Amino acid sequence: MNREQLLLYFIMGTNNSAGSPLRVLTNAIEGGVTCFQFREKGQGALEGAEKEQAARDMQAICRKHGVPFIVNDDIELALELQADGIHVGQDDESIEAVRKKCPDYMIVGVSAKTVNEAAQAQKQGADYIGTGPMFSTTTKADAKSPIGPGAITELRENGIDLPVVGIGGIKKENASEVIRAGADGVSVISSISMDEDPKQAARLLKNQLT
Ligand SMILES: Cc1ncsc1CCOP(=O)(O)O
Ligand SMILES: C=C1C=NC(C(F)(F)F)=NC1=N
Ligand SMILES: [Mg+2]
Repeated sequence: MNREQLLLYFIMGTNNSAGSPLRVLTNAIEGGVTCFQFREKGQGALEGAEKEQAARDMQAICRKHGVPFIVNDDIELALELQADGIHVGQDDESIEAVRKKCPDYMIVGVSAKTVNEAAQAQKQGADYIGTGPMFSTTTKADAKSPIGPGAITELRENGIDLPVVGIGGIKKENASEVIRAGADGVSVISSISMDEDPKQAARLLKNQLT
């Protein structure tokens, strides 16, 4: 995983999009998304065969455009699809457990919000960490209160040099603040997935990042 791939990291599940998820993903990638995570979670999330099919359809779109396809939480699904990576939270399986189950080529991303969690992730060989919520969000039902971009600056000041993306409530008006704070990229769900023009939303966001 190189840092540039994390610049505009789009995350979506079938329940996060106003329109057709596949059309939203295609448009978002055409707008400049550099990495994608399939995160099928929360109210109305698909399960079983339907979830797997949705993941396969989105993986095909990512493959066609050369965008890494990461699966959230579901290691079995990531292995079944030979996804490019897996993203796990602090309360999911440990990085060691994930690494044991996954082929070496797979990207392993971890959610980490404190210096301690980030240092642990770094030591255990995570490829990147996601830190947030940066700003208030309604997309993740159990999101804790915002920690702000300053949390990323604190990680950098404490020797965390892993690739880091900020996540949570990020939109074109606040994205540059996250990069200035020391993030390698921003991770976004609703400001792209719920926009009536996901391609333009992605493009306008990306213009704020470089
Ligand atoms: C998955 C996740 N983790 C922390 S906040 C969040 C939700 C981000 O969604 P949005 O970009 O719509 O605020
Ligand atoms: C809860 C999450 C936190 N961060 C990330 C990412 F942006 F990929 F790092 N993904 C998640 N699902
Ligand atoms: Mg999780």
